[in-house]
Amino acid sequence: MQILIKHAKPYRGLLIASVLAVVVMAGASLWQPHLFQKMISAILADDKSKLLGLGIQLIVVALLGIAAGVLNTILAGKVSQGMAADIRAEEYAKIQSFSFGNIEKFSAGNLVVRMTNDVNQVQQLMMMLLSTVLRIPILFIGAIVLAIYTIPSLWWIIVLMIVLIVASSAGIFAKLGKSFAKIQSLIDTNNTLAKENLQGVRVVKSFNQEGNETQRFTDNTDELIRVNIKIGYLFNFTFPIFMIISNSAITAAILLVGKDIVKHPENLAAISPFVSYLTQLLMAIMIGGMVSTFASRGFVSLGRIKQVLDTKPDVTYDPEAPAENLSGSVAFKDVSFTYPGDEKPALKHVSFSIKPGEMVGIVGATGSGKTTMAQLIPRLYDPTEGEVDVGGVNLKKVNEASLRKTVSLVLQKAILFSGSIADNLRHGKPDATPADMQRAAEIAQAAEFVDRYDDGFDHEVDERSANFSGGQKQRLSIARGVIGKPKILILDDSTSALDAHSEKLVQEALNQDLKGTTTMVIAEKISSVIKADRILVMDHGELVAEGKHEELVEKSSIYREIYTTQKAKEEEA
Ligand SMILES: Nc1ncnc2c1ncn2[C@@H]1O[C@H](COP(=O)(O)OP(=O)(O)OP(=O)(O)O)[C@@H](O)[C@H]1O
Repeated sequence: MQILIKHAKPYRGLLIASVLAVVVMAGASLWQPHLFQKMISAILADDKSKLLGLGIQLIVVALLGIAAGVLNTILAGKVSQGMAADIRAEEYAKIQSFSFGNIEKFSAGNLVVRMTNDVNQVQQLMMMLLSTVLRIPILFIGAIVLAIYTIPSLWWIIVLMIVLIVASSAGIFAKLGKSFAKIQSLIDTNNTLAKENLQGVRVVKSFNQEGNETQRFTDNTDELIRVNIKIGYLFNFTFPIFMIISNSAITAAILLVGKDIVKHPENLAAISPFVSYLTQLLMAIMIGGMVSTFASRGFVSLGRIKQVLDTKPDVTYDPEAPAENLSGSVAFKDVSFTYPGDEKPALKHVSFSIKPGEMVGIVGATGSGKTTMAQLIPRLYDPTEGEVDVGGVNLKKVNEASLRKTVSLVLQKAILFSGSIADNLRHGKPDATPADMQRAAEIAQAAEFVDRYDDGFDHEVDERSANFSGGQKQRLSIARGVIGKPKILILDDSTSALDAHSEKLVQEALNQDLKGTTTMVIAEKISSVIKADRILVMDHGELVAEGKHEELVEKSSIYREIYTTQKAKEEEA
């Protein structure tokens, strides 16, 4: 609710106008039967002079009600859409401040649902609240008061009708609420299944899993249909029950008025408005029940949005930290790291230091902690224990912009964004010139295929960069990594999709063009880092050895084992 109140503030004027329109609308619908009663009395009294005035009043009140209804719809639409856009923007900004750890905890897909589907639900909730919430109590209380005022002796019929309707509907609406919650979760599952399947379409097709995937989707959809049908049944029960109760009340009222009409002739004009108030009362209860079931969906979504907005980013920067020209040194001081939610540490008491301009290789078995180590340098995560320094500054005290300018991490999985190649390269240097792009593409061995496009760097990257091969994507992401001339360049197995010749060319170009740059190369193959100034050997999260290749072959059994196994495999091939 706090979220709604906070985001409603900028729309205070529209909101008040919308609520006033609802009051006018409800007032008009309650006033019309009363005027109608007066008209019938005038007809019975043959008072033509009054009749015309009352007729005009009735038309004016009816038109006023319609105009207020239209105005309310327009204003409620404006307010709810504006608020939804603001909430979505706040959520988006919040997610931008999240660390890797924060995003992984929610999962990227789940965050997308919270920004789209959940915000839409909140928009519908606001629309509903603005158009009905005040209307229901006004209609409910107004109809009771006016019905009793119209024929006081029949007060008990009104009370009995309310008790019967509320008693019979409470159970049904509770069941409807549960079914709506189920529908929401089934729709979420459907979205997830469709997303996973389409994103992994190559895997699905290559493993011939279309049948299984379709079955999983169909099972979920069947359940969705079953719950929807159940909702339909519940509604089918609800309306006849309500109609039986209200029609019985109306019939009883007419019979009782008819019986006493000689004693109370004034009730002849009153019976029609009385019936009209009973109908309005029934409508108020029905709409109230519906709104409360639909609103519960909106409130669940609101809760999910609140979870995102209330999440504290794991990694925050001190806005007061001064911008500085950091050098290319890196130091790990007794660093341990455990992923959020994991029990086993991925890094254990790792210490080393790298001088500016050094070329360092990092090797180790899969899962030994190489990528984790690399991710701590651009501060994608903070260490659980110990300290990471870049350019001699503890990352917990570093200026964010200075760190971004200094460190560039090229990930194992090359990710490009839709847009042009140039747009992608500008992520590495916003003011990159065509000459910068050409230079970076040459280092990354991407120039050879970019030059072949008629539109060169303006060539479009399709969604999920489907129009590029794995190797081309890797080359472009290396180009993006080097274009800003970072002081520290980390290549996390970033040449795995390149053939040996291209990999060698990239390395040579890096050595030549980025001489002063500290380069950390994480590699599966020792051959990729054999010439490094130093190689760090990781094993089960620990740094078990460091030195030049020849030294390590001598002194590290783990390194020797990896090296001899890889060499034997290469010779076999
Ligand atoms: N996001 C994550 N959440 C939880 N655990 C993770 C996450 N990423 C990695 N791990 C775990 O941390 C450990 C180290 O993983 P890491 O990716 O750093 O290894 P690696 O040496 O880079 O492996 P590879 O050579 O296969 O890329 C592994 O046990 C892995 O399961």
